[in-house]
Amino acid sequence: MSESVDRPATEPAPEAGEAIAFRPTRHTLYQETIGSVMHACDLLDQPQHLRLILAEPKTEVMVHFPVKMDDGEYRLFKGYRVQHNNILGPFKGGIRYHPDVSLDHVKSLAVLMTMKCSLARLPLGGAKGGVQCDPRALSPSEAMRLTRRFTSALGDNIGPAHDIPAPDVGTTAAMMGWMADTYINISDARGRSNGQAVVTGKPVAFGGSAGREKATGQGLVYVLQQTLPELDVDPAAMSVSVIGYGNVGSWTSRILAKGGARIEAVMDHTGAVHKPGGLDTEALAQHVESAGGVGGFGGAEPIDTPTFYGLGVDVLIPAALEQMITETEAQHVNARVVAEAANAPTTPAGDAVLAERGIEVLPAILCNAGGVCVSYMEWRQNRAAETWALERVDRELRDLMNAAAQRVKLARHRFGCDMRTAAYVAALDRIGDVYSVRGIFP
Ligand SMILES: NC(=O)C1=CN([C@@H]2O[C@H](COP(=O)(O)OP(=O)(O)OC[C@H]3O[C@@H](n4cnc5c(N)ncnc54)[C@H](O)[C@@H]3O)[C@@H](O)[C@H]2O)C=CC1
Ligand SMILES: O=C(O)CCC(=O)C(=O)O
Repeated sequence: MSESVDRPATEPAPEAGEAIAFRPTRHTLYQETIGSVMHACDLLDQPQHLRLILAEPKTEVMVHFPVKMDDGEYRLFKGYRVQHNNILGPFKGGIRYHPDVSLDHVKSLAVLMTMKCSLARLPLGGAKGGVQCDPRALSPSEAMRLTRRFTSALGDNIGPAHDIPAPDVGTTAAMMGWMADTYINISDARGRSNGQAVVTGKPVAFGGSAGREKATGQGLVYVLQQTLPELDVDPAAMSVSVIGYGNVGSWTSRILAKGGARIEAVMDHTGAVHKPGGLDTEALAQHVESAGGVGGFGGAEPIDTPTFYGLGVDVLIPAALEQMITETEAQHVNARVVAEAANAPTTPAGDAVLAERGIEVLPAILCNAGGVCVSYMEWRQNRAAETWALERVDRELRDLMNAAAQRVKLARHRFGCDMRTAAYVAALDRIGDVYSVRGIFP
């Protein structure tokens, strides 16, 4: 099942020891992501063999599997699991259900997981998976059958000590529960007590952790509390606009609003809404739950996309998909800080425009590490057959996020670079050290 695909015939894989050329004219997400990693390798003067090993994932799994739909017809789906690096521990990363899921994106997101886990000093590596499908068009029973068939197709490519999936865009706690249940029933985890540790982000009733659902938003709030005061922004009195009101966007908004921030505008795939003085974030979450998006929310005015980006706010939080802030959007952003809750929401060209305009970017591998930090806690609870109180989870999350933010600030100070580069440097430093002490490249 494992195979390496999608490399154009004109571009052969690098030979061992061969210098890797990254062409600035190519703008696939993978090229952009790996470009940031290689830039950090340059700053740290990392050896060529480390660059080579990080330049491509260890394993790329692609599966096709049939699912019986509610009308009795079968449809064939394509799914991926990309395992980028496991020098720090078992592969870890979410599963995405979205029509645009592609190998290029899953590979990029797997690299980000390697960097994120390392920055947070978790004993975990990086992976990501996904299925090309529209989860909004699936009935609950179709979603269950698809999730179970995908899990069966992945087989032993996942496992509690090998590769541990979690939720991402378009997937839910219920789906993670179905994944864990299917894995337990098809693998030799059957009958063992800790088989449920194969997946995190499960429902609490089936080994999920208190605090995992809100974890990514909560983690971002801790990062903002650590970083914004130094940028002269008060998290308890700031104005915010948010892209995406799913798990990450809505939890971030609700926690920030409780702390005194004003969520002035939210945009998602159904439109954008604006309320000067701050939206009712709980009412908006209820509206999204029933209507499927923020469009049509009665408690605010509809606005168009250029107006959304042009709103003057302290912080813009992209919490939707990749590559949304290109040089075009970046020209219109009217915020002092962009805090990347989504993975890779800003393109390198967008980044350059924001930097030119003096807008600070807090990078995704720091901002959204809260999700995997609480996943790590869930995994530990499952393996030890323990259940932790929310207070413990929140306390450990705050400590992990504060320490990660500190590492980024130190790296920034040391190299005089932007926050994104600093975050990659702080992450790579650890990976380089571990390769070195394990004696893998004497
Ligand atoms: N769920 C988690 O624990 C974690 C998620 N992330 C990242 O956070 C981001 C959001 O993930 P979730 O909230 O889990 O996904 P979700 O599926 O719960 O929500 C996705 C949101 O994106 C919006 N969206 C989709 N297309 C859009 C478009 N063209 N314009 C504006 N909005 C659009 C949707 O309307 C929805 O509000 C992703 O980048 C994901 O990789 C990162 C770390 C952990
Ligand atoms: O919780 C996890 O294991 C991974 C979350 C994730 O996919 C991400 O951080 O992008």
